[in-house]
Amino acid sequence: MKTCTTTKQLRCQLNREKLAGKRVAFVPTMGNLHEGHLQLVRKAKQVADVVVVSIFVNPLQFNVQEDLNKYPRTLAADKEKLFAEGAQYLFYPSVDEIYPEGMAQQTKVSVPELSETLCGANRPGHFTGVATVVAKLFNIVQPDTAIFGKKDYQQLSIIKKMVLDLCMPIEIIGIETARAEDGLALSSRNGHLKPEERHTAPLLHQTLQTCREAIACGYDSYLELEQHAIETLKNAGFQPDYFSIRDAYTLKEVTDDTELIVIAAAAQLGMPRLIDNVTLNLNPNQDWGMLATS
Ligand SMILES: Nc1ncnc2c1ncn2[C@@H]1O[C@H](COP(=O)(O)OP(=O)(O)OP(=O)(O)O)[C@@H](O)[C@H]1O
Ligand SMILES: CC(C)(CO)[C@@H](O)C(=O)[O-]
Ligand code: BAL
Repeated sequence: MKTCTTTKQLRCQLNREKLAGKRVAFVPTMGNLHEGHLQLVRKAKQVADVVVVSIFVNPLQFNVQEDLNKYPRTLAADKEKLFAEGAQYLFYPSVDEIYPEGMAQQTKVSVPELSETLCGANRPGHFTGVATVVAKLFNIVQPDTAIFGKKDYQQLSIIKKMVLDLCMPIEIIGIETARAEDGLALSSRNGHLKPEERHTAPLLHQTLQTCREAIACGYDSYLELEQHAIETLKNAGFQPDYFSIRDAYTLKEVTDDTELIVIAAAAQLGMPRLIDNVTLNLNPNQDWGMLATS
């Protein structure tokens, strides 16, 4: 596996691969790799000849300085995992390489409607930071396909919309959330949970599942379900940010036209803020391959 730290180095390598007719898959990450990331790498290997993984902790998407400072950085272990999975290139740029003019660079990419709700409501500027860096990384790597996790459901929806709206010739693939045996969605920030918090953490997923089952059984008072879930989480020691039942495509409230629901939640537990979601197809005969969860 080759590690490139500059755009010039990476482009030089990838130009050769592309001239040889190779298909390139890209997996953007912030490092501290776990099984969830490795599933994305495995998918990338299945769909392309060359796999490029980036590790870049993007300051533009952090709205809390402490969160950025404490973000886990484990480069040596990450490299070993990527090598073992057979990734061919690691792109590991500095902040100056990506933002030569600093965070005040003029051009930003934003997808306002999808960004202002759910996680975006409490993390102002976060998704503009994500969309801007992903657009930059896409321009640097110029992949045929890019792989993202459904754990970050809103992020995946925003990237899909950005690619569509800006006519980027990149296929976006979403991968199911990798979980611990007790259901907790794997996440780099889970490492900040204290042992007793780690014990409580799976309740987030359990609460989402309970809500999903209630809707599947025909319970349609969504507000009551949301309020009950929030109370359950609060009683267990979470500080819920939101627990919302939404149309999976628009991320707006469910309407009579909604055919796929996403139930998404974010809650602080001790230091880390955990996110998770589940989906429910209201029309099981429909093929949802092209929608936000594909
Ligand atoms: N449990 C998971 N299952 C599948 N994909 C995941 C999982 N966790 C993260 N990913 C995906 O990996 C990519 C990189 O995510 P990132 O490096 O931010 O990891 P993370 O574990 O989500 O960290 P954090 O949430 O603490 O920022 C994203 O596309 C994300 O959705
Ligand atoms: C997509 C991403 C790598 C952009 O920094 C980040 O938001 C992440 O790791 O999910
Ligand atoms: N995994 C999403 C990136 C973030 O929370 O900043």
